[in-house]
Amino acid sequence: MAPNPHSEVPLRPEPIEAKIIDGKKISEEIKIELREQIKEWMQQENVRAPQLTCILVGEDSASQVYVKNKMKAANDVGIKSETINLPKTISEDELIQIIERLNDDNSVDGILVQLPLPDHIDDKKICNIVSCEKDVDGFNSTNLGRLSQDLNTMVPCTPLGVQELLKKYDIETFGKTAVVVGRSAHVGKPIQSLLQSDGRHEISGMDCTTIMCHRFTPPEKLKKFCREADIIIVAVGKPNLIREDMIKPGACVIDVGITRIYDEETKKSKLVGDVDFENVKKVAGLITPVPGGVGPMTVCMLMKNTFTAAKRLAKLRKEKLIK
Ligand SMILES: Nc1nc(=O)c2c([nH]1)NC[C@@H]1CN(c3ccc(C(=O)N[C@@H](CCC(=O)O)C(=O)O)cc3)C=[N+]21
Repeated sequence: MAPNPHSEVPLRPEPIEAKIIDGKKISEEIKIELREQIKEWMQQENVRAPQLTCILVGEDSASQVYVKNKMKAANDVGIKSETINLPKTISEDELIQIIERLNDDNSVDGILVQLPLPDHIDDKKICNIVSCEKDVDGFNSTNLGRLSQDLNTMVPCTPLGVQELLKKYDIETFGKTAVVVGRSAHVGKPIQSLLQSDGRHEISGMDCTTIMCHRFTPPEKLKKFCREADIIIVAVGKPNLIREDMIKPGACVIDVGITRIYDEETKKSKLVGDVDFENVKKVAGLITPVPGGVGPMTVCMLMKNTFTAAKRLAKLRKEKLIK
């Protein structure tokens, strides 16, 4: 009897689902490595633990949670940390004086001013008061400018976390097309700089071709660009902005968005990203969840930057280049 030509055909095509990028797990692994490296460095160099100081202005509840998470992560890896809580009525000048004192304080290695700041304070000005060496956020104009020139610098934590995830999951970037949605100074722009960085320069090059989209990119253009992307990075803060019909099959989708919404089903608030996760994961090759994707990496890269700052400052002190 002739073989049934259809016998090999499954009733339904095999469902293909994206691999989930586990930022939580990767960040835990990196923190364990960091803890060992910090311990070893302290013994070898006979120096004190790295010290991170966070400045929190006002009582925004989300900011309080973020700062608390940072303190906890610091404790996990053996970094000493403290938070300076300031009233939201503090003047810009007073805040500047506090930062200048921390710049001169040789028991402090990293300074982080939690954003957003109250409206009467100019956050760009404040970020530029933090000395380049202690700028563990990488938000000061010199550090951001150096990044845009592919020079060695303190890279902002979220972009660094995204880069680390791409590396850990062996995602090829050389010559690939990457679309960044969102052009913020602290996330979108530095992520684009990293993606298009030249491997022949000082920092580790990713050598992507990049396309930057933002609020004035017409929706049909956004869809067209996204459909061409091997890597899509979204950092906007608009739930469900990126849908399955915008994805090239097999693409890598990195969701940096965080929005707190009320969930009708559970009657609780929950965090969502900018990507329609349930549907996009049916088309994408890899995808980050929210929570548990980029967020934990941001915190973990802050620890890495603080350790980097501490090592550099200790070296300068040893060579008596600074007090
Ligand atoms: N000077 C400054 N530096 C920052 O790096 C900075 C800032 N200001 N202002 C606010 C944003 C936001 N940000 C996040 C950090 C961790 C998570 C994070 O851990 N997210 C968890 C969930 C946390 C939760 O449950 O709320 C996750 O995605 O799994 C998210 C967001 C840092 N920021």
